[in-house]
Amino acid sequence: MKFYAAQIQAIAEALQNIFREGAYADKEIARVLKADKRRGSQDRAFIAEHTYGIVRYYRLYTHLAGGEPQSKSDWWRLIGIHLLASGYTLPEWREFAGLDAETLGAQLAEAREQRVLRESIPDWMDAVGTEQLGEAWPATIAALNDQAPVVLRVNRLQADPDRVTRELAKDGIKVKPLAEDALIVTERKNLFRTHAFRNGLFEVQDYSSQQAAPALQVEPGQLVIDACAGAGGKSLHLAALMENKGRLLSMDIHGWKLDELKRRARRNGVTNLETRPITTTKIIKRLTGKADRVLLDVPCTGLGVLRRNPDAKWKLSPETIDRVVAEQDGILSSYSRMVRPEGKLVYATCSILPRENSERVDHFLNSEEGKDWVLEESKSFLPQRDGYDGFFVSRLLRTR
Ligand SMILES: C[S@@+](CC[C@H](N)C(=O)[O-])C[C@H]1O[C@@H](n2cnc3c(N)ncnc32)[C@H](O)[C@@H]1O
Repeated sequence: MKFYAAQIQAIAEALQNIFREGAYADKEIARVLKADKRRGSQDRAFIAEHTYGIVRYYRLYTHLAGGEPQSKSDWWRLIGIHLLASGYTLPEWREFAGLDAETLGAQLAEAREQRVLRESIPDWMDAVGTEQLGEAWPATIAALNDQAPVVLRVNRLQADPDRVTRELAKDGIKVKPLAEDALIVTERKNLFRTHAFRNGLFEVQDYSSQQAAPALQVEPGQLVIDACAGAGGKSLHLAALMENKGRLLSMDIHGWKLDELKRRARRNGVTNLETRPITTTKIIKRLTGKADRVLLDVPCTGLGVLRRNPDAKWKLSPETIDRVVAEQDGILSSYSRMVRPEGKLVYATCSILPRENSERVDHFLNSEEGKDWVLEESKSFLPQRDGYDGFFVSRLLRTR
């Protein structure tokens, strides 16, 4: 394989912004790719893949490099280590001088004896994972370093799985049925440029995340609230399950995310959705006892989706966990009031930690606010066991 200095420079620039300026990997990669429109698709894929690869194994590679990069040449060297460790032959460039496959192979084998280096995670994360997941932790963190499968959710408002399969085949994209509404992509290509995507026939949504909306057991005609809707992955699914009938209120504290949701709703042919930014607590109070169903897809550490967002390894801290847990308790206790008696609520996270999942539900049920609630069903999804993102879904019933 022939390398180009411009590719390596683009990766180095993205990495510096991610690690030194706190940029999010996905946004930074998108920015770097957009900055030079002349790049071909292979070049773009190379930059994205290897930037993510180095973010994922940053601790391992900086260990092999003997410290964190300080200068431009250190970043190039780090990229060289990654490429060599990934089986590439390096060009004879001055920046890669002194890197050889044999020496690196021996160093890698030794480093990989230690889990924190092999899986490339901070010590505190390994301690939390061990404490929270016990024997399941080593396999969980190993699976969270794998490449995530690409799963589609067929938008039943506008298509069925056969039609999506046929339409994508026209663009050279192959998919296989996974479950009723889910298709798995067997060959990676740019899905977002396809006619099928632009016409709202499907959304890209991990299979675990596709479990949240059905768990709420919505029916056409109900008043359903998605209270942490964000850009609306689950709202769109709820609207499809409601067959566009009834009222779907999508709320979030960030109005700009709801703007994106409106755009997606139009593409998806959703007509029963209304967005409402949560600007004061009154917005919630006014809805007390009104909703048939409430979805709480709460903010979380995202430890279940490290495959997609590996930079969370370096951005999270034990303090972040304490902060999100407090937010999760606050949201559960105040937003649950919007559910009418005999109505239902789903609490969901993309975390693998019981502390953010079952323990929050138990905490709520044992609190004053939770006294009229019972647990109907909880499910945890683990990447190594179930094959998709780490996720948690719990359905509660309000008894009176
Ligand atoms: C896990 S994300 C939601 C993802 C979204 N449901 C989806 O399927 O695409 C959590 C969302 O909660 C929002 N959020 C954070 N604190 C909130 C609060 N106090 N009330 C409502 N939404 C909140 C965040 O802005 C974020 O969009």
